[in-house]
Amino acid sequence: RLNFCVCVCLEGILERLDAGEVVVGDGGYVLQLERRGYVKAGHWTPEAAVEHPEAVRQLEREFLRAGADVIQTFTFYCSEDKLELSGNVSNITGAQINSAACDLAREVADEGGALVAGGVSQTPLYVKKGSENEVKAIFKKQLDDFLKKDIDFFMVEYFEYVGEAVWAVEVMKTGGKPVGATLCISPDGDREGVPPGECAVRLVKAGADIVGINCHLDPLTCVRTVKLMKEGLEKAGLKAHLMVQPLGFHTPECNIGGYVSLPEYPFALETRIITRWDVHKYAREAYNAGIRYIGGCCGFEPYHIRAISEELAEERGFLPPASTKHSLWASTLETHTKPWVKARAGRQYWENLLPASGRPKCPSMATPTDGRP
Ligand SMILES: N[C@@H](CCSCCCCC(=O)O)C(=O)O
Ligand SMILES: [Zn+2]
Repeated sequence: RLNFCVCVCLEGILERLDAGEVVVGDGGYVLQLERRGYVKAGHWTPEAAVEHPEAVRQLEREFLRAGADVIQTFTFYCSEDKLELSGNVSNITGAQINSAACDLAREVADEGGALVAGGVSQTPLYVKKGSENEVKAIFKKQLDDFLKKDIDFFMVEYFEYVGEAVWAVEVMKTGGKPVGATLCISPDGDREGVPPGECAVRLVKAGADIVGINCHLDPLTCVRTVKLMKEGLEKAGLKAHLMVQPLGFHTPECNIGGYVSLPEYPFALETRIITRWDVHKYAREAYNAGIRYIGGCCGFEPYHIRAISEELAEERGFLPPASTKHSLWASTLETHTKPWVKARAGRQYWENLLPASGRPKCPSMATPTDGRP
């Protein structure tokens, strides 16, 4: 019999992972907050941390309630060059966003014994051929803002070029805290064709304590890429913890360009949203692959994070608070008034269901355009 509780652990991220604990990550922020009316699509900048802290706090609380052990700061795409390019905010600085986002994540994490990860992400300058010093200066600016706050570890996320991610890791490592690094690449490698195993080796040599994949592709494809990273580390005799925070969308036809390459991106992805039952399969697959930091990215909503917590409840030894309003494998339907709904109570039914999309005349797959010939 499992109890409902928030895991009030006192250890840091590496102590938890070293102990073999499962760390449940949070889900996607910018896409979800865009749907809620707080983020402008296209440049996806996080000024809402200053303009609408209540909206960011609410979503962070929902992820915590769903079992997240880590709350990432709402600082994605908060580099000065990205903020300038976006044109969304002229009167709010990156420093103000970083500061507000760190306070929000700390406030919510402390409500449930979770950790705070200060996050940096790819910059427009890198693809414009900025020099190593120029690009590193951007990450340093964010690091300096984070060091003024109570952050548990750093996250380097959403990098398509391992070269830029290595620069980010090298800078964040000077902050004296653990660093996690996730690339948004495919099993074929990064944007320049560097294979996942080699990417992992370079990230660990740069100082990353945790390596993996986030965003761009569906959960099972991301797990496959992390397995290739793991093989590369083993071949090189290197050790690191593994993490994965995939898309909450099905993207069977995509490769390195990920969901951004789909004709449906970003405003017609709804038919591709994964179900909570897809998440059960993903979480188990990730766990069996030896990955212990398991979360989500764009498209992953709190109920998806709850599904990770429920699939791994035995391993964690508890259920999240949000499971007080859920029943494992739809057993709650047993009390439904309609017999035909009642008949859908149970694992067998949902685990084997092949859900229809409800869109006659619509294709099941599209033709991606990801900048490659
Ligand atoms: N931790 C972040 C990751 C966002 S990944 C967003 C990808 C944007 C793609 C684009 O630039 O079009 C979040 O949850 O918002
Ligand atoms: Zn994402």
